[in-house]
Amino acid sequence: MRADIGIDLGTASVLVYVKGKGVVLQEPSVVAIDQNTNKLLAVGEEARRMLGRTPGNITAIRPMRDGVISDYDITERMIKYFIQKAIGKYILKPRVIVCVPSGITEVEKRAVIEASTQAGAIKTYIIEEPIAAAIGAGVDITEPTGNMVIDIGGGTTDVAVISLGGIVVSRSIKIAGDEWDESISKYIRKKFNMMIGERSAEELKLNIGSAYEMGEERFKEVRGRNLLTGLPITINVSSDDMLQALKEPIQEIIDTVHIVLERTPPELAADISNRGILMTGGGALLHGLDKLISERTGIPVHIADEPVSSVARGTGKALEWIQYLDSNVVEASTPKKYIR
Ligand SMILES: Nc1ncnc2c1ncn2[C@@H]1O[C@H](COP(=O)(O)OP(=O)(O)OP(=O)(O)O)[C@@H](O)[C@H]1O
Repeated sequence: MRADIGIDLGTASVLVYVKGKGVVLQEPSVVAIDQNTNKLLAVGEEARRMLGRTPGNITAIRPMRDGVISDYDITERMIKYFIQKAIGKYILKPRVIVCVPSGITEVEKRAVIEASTQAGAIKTYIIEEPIAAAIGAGVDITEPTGNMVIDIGGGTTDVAVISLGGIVVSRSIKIAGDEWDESISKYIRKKFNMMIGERSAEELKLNIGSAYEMGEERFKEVRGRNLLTGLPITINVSSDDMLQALKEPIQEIIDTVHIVLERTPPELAADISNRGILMTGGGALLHGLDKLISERTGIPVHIADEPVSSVARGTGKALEWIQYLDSNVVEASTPKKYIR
């Protein structure tokens, strides 16, 4: 039997949904390559552990940047590896739905379709992330009711208003989890004269990162290199430091939400204020972000259950009506009964 697969091809992680089984794989979007032989040494979690720790001949690469393919060849090999890991050896090539950020260009979309085809898909369909996120979170997107989704991933934040199965207004910015990590690194460099790695910055964000004051200040130790002496040191960083470090990129996300709200037709805006805003993606888990956005917009904000896998689950649900699609884009015209 032919397998149908949904792939959330993210900047930070790849999730694979197999029809009839659910999400079977969730791994970091990292690939380790031996530069001398061009051989693929590790993919996913194993490769992530190598980030920043590789000798000269090995490079650990994140082939997706800002929500789109930055290294085509490596992305193709990564998709191929994950498809095989998810469904094993296959006789009939799988049909694949891949989700992409709402703002990407036709050329970027083509690159995703091409990479998926080269990786073994017989046919590839594209679905926009906010649509997949909403479906995955259980929203009936086919109703003539406005729903706002904020999907904060590693590379992009997508803010979209959906009604009748389509995107009415949206904006996608390249500010999300990765940018937060960079802001944390910059802050630590400036305040403590210390350089920390990409992974340490993420660890700080996951442990004490915050968008809103915590009731009680929290602390975490981090190791890095003193920029003056060049020697390794350990410092104690606080949740208040995180608040300062993340202020700017979070403000940009809030500004984007405001812009989308301003452009939303009044009826749909009224629906959104009644129903609240839905937040998905790993970034939705940042402490206090829901509270801050709610305070700044006056609209309640709900975090989806299991926000990291909403997009993959939505892509999986979209597999139910794959046979009704004849183009490469999942469109609003898809029959209603196949969307729920
Ligand atoms: N508890 C948490 N607090 C803050 N950030 C988190 C938390 N858990 C995960 N993240 C961040 O969420 C981001 C990954 O989210 P997700 O897996 O939804 O992204 P993605 O789909 O790979 O990216 P994109 O959609 O941009 O291509 C990472 O930056 C990660 O550090």
